[in-house]
Amino acid sequence: MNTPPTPNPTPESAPVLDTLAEVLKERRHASPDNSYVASLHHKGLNKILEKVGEEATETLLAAKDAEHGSAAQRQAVIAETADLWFHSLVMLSHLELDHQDVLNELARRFGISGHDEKAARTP
Ligand SMILES: N=c1c2ncn([C@@H]3O[C@H](COP(=O)(O)OP(=O)(O)OP(=O)(O)O)[C@@H](O)[C@H]3O)c2ncn1[C@@H]1O[C@H](COP(=O)(O)O)[C@@H](O)[C@H]1O
Repeated sequence: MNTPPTPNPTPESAPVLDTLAEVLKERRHASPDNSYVASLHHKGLNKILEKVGEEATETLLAAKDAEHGSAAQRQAVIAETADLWFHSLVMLSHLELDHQDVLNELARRFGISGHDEKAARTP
């Protein structure tokens, strides 16, 4: 059975991510004592990557519990995913990469089946 067509992407904007990215940019050179974001940059890329890995692990553990779990366990997946997205945005900011480019890449993939894309890869 064919899957329904993917809708065209809406204009590339995610206001919450845009605002958060602005805050992260502004905090990059703030005092580490006053800003958690600044403290991560101050500790360097390895610390940021450690946090991304930690939050990814916490997300998958929460998701395992949520599959047959309570409303609270399902809500925990939301919180852990927010932590993961937040730390991923800090990573992009540290590398001076633009979160909008990630959104653009997802938009570019609209309508391209993952199966078709994989089959088209050169060996
Ligand atoms: N969205 C977030 C956000 N999500 C999670 N966190 C923090 O991420 C940390 C992760 O929690 P953990 O328990 O895993 O970390 P930890 O054990 O305290 O840290 P480690 O000892 O492992 O280093 C906590 O300190 C959370 O408060 C966030 N900190 C900041 N923001 C946003 O960033 C903005 C700027 O924050 P500051 O730089 O602190 O002003 C805030 O206004 C928010 O909008």
